[in-house]
Amino acid sequence: MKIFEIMETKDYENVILCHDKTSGLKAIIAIHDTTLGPALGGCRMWTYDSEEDAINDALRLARGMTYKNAAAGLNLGGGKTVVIGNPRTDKSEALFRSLGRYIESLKGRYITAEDVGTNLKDMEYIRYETKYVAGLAETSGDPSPFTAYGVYRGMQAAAEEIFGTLDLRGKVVAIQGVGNVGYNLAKHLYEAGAKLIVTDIFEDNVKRAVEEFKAEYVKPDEIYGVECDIFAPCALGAIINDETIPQLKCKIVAGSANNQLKEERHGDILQEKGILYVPDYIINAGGVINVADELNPSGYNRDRAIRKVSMIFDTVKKVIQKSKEENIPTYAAADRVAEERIKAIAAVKDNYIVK
Ligand SMILES: NC(=O)C1=CN([C@@H]2O[C@H](COP(=O)(O)OP(=O)(O)OC[C@H]3O[C@@H](n4cnc5c(N)ncnc54)[C@H](O)[C@@H]3O)[C@@H](O)[C@H]2O)C=CC1
Ligand SMILES: O=C(O)CCC(=O)C(=O)O
Repeated sequence: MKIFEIMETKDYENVILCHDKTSGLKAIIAIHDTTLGPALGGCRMWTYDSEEDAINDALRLARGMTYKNAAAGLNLGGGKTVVIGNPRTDKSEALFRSLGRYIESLKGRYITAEDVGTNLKDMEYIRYETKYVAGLAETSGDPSPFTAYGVYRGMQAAAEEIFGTLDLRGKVVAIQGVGNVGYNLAKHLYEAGAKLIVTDIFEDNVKRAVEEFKAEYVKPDEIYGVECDIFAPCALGAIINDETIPQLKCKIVAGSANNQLKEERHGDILQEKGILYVPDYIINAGGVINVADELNPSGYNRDRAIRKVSMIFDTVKKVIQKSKEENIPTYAAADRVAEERIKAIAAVKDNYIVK
């Protein structure tokens, strides 16, 4: 892997490899861009096929956070941590405290939070070693319900565009992954009268959605081909690709998963097929908007955070509008929204030096 070449072409600031023999920690902290402020992005724990896969995931996710935070109007840059290991069997207090010490050593350039495979308890262990961790139980808490609410609002915006109404009653939504976000999203959709088709690799997660929301279940590899109005990827990334696109029968792709497009060209193909793709980092910003509220000088305010998350509706509309006006796919329109803000603020910061 040509790490410095990747860092140069995609403008990464730092990639930190963290290793601790006693706790077994093997982690990567990637800091992409801190033009707007300290890098904020969650900590993912996952079993990767190779160390290269883990580093690639950290890099892609960190860059996604730069764009997500910029487009959401936050004064934050982008970063992410990836811990290599099985989140169901390899966790320990020592492992997360060890990671916390690495984060502390960065002195605030990077702030962590939950992501796939990590939870409030893990964040508490990190907090023993550093204050640069958000999303703790006593402050903003688990970001997943906020992410789910943001996805729901973004879906409404997309539905208004495609179906002429933001009412999701009777619409069929296929959810891939009913974990923390997928479960909470399913709840909003069920309450709004949508019909749900779900899948997951964990049986307990499927059972919960089927029992609580009368969802229909399909096997993991069948979810792409189901007849539905909206396909909501809420598991892992790169699931919009050459194999899955020909199977899709939906009119909208809108879900929480980060890095849904395997490659940018897959966003072009969706557009050619007449499927509206709601860019992942626009629609899934609810969690980070919520945790970022903790950094407010007056402290965390839940109502304010919910109000801001709700505005994902408007951001999705803005991106769709830009895509139409500039005749570009939605993923490219989202990138322009983020890049224009970073460029404008970088110019302001160059204006004069504050001593
Ligand atoms: N938790 C949050 O607030 C945020 C999450 N995201 C993204 O949303 C996605 C979901 O996050 P969480 O719900 O927190 O994670 P989670 O780990 O709680 O849920 C993911 C679910 O997907 C399932 N899954 C994994 N691979 C699958 C496959 N091939 N087919 C079907 N199901 C599969 C897992 O079994 C799990 O139940 C991730 O991509 C994450 O990065 C993005 C922004 C914030
Ligand atoms: O929501 C979080 O916990 C932090 C933000 C993040 O990692 C994400 O949005 O992917």
